[in-house]
Amino acid sequence: MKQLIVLTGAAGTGKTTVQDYLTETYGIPAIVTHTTRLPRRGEQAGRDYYFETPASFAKLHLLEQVHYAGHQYGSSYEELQRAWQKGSICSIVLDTAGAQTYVKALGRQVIVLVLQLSSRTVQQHRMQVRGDQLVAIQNRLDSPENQRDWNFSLPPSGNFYQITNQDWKTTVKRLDEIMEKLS
Ligand SMILES: Nc1ncnc2c1ncn2[C@@H]1O[C@H](COP(=O)(O)OP(=O)(O)OP(=O)(O)O)[C@@H](O)[C@H]1O
Ligand SMILES: Nc1nc2c(ncn2[C@@H]2O[C@H](COP(=O)(O)O)[C@@H](O)[C@H]2O)c(=O)[nH]1
Repeated sequence: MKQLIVLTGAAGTGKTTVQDYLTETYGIPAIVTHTTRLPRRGEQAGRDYYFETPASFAKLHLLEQVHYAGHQYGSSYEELQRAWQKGSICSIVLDTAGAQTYVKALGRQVIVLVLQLSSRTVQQHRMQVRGDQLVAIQNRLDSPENQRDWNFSLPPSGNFYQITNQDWKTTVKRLDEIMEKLS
C-alpha cells in the first residue's frame, strides 16, 4: 500500500524542517506544492514551491487548495503520483484544512504528524530566526488560519501523531520511533 506522511501544524512549528529530515535520513520524497506568495530568502522554485501568479494558479488542476494568510496554496494529484513512483512512501507539508482533506480522500494511506510548540513566543522566535520580515511575521501570527492551526486538536481516531518540536534531539527520537512503527 502506498503511504503519505502529512506534516501539519501552525506557522513556524517545524513542518519543513521535519520534512527535510525525513528526506535526508529515510530518503522519503517530498511533494512540491503551489503558492502565489513570494519566495522567502533561500527558497527555490521547484524545490520549495512552484511559485505562481494568481492567473497561473487559477489554471492548475489541484487535488485541494486553500487561502492562507492572504495567499493561495494548492497541491496536485500529479505530484503525489510522481512522488509515489519514486517509492512507496512520500511526504507533504499542509495546513490543517489540507491535512483533513487528504485524510478524507486517502483514508488509512495517510499518516498525519501534527507539529506543535510550547508557546507563541517560541513560534515568533522561530520565524525571526528563519529571517522572516517583521511585517510578514505579524501578518502570519494574526491570520485566522494560524489561530485555527495553533488550536488544532487531534481527532480521537486515525493515524495522527502529535510532536512537540521544542528540542530537536527529542523530535528526532520521536520521528525515528514513528518511522520504526511504520516500517
Ligand atoms: N527543534 C527546533 N529547534 C530550533 N529551531 C528549529 C527547530 N525546528 C525547526 N527550527 C527552525 O524553526 C524555523 C521554522 O521552521 P520551519 O520553516 O521548518 O517551520 P514550518 O512549520 O515549515 O513553517 P511555515 O508553516 O511558516 O512555513 C526554521 O528556522 C527552522 O530551522
Ligand atoms: N492545504 C495546503 N496547505 C499548504 C500547501 N502548501 C503549503 N501549505 C501550508 O500553507 C501554510 C503557509 O505556508 P508558508 O510556506 O507560506 O509558510 C503552511 O501551513 C503550509 O503547511 C498546499 O498545497 N495545500
